[in-house]
Amino acid sequence: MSDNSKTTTAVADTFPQQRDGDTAPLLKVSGLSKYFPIKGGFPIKRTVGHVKAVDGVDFEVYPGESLGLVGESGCGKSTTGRLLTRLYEPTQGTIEYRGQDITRANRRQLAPIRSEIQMIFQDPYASLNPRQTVGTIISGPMEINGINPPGGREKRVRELLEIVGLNPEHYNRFPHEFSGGQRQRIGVARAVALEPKLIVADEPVSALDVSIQAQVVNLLQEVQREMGIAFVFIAHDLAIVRHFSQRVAVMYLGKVVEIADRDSLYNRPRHPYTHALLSAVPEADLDVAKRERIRLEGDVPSPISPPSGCRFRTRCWKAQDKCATEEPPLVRLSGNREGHLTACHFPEAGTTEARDADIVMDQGLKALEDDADGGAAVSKS
Ligand SMILES: Nc1ncnc2c1ncn2[C@@H]1O[C@H](COP(=O)(O)OP(=O)(O)OP(=O)(O)O)[C@@H](O)[C@H]1O
Repeated sequence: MSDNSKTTTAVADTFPQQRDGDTAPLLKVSGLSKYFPIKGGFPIKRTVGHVKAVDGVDFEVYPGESLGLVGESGCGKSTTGRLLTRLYEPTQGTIEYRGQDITRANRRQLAPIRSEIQMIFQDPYASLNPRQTVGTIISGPMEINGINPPGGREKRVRELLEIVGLNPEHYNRFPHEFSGGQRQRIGVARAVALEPKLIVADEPVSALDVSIQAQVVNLLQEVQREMGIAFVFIAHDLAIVRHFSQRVAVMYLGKVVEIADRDSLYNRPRHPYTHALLSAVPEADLDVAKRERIRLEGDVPSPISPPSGCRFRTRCWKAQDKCATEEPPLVRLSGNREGHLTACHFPEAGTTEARDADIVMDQGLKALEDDADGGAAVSKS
């Protein structure tokens, strides 16, 4: 397990098709929403609005699989992750874990499940207590849950250190004595200490050096395969989850706009936003020779008052009147595989090959590129 020199190998692409039709989801969320109140007024503060961070998402996570959750900053990915682990209380919707509704479960009711759902955070510096030794940090979940493994907690911690590629002799060291990548390994050891069924990993490698990222992704992949742990892997771009997730959900402004098995999502995406995100993935990470080029204009609109109808319409090159008035449902479009769902009134063709002309939504960026390569890009917007 500790050999990090291996290159990232793709997990079987066939995973979703191989899944037995009778397999029950480990986790099922329906209509999940989280609205953060905005307080205003003086002297008495009142709720004057809401940040609709997550606004009605539905998806399932199956045992042992990895579901990637992707979207730009502010789309609601972290909030979704925190809802799944019940760090946040949902405003609406339901979360079912192994068929049991845990949406409103209290501390006592959650106790048996707590150890089965773990989280790995983005920032390995902030998520480890600097005053605790590695031994104390990793054995923390065992202590909280009153678990005494055979041979004792210390023995188990040393085994875990070895599993994540760290020296078991470093049991008594403090987090500051480790590098960023090593600290994230400590976070992984803590998350797997209780052999969970599901890990929500919130941008687990984005704070790390690029050279270290692949090593940590490899480690997570080994953990997923060898321990059979399901993952919800949150990332802001499609490059990292490509190597890790058998299914990918694309989020935009609090909604899932497309969800599919990896092959469909990367090779036959239908939602314009997925096309735009894929266009930003470095060529080397994709198999196609000549790909379309799309540059998105501006930032994600405010989740306080999202656009009516389709939320992506204000940045979409295909938007028409209908997009402003009718919210597109997340459905299977004709020609798409089972489980490939898209929320779009005017979906793109299911290909990522280059178009006759690039779509360049950002004029500033276009001008820079024109300067750089003698005006090769053609604006369509
Ligand atoms: N505790 C909070 N109170 C108020 N608003 C919040 C809170 N947490 C998140 N938000 C807002 O909810 C929206 C979604 O945030 P979230 O962190 O879930 O997005 P994200 O896709 O994970 O982005 P990032 O990659 O930047 O973390 C953002 O507009 C954010 O400002």
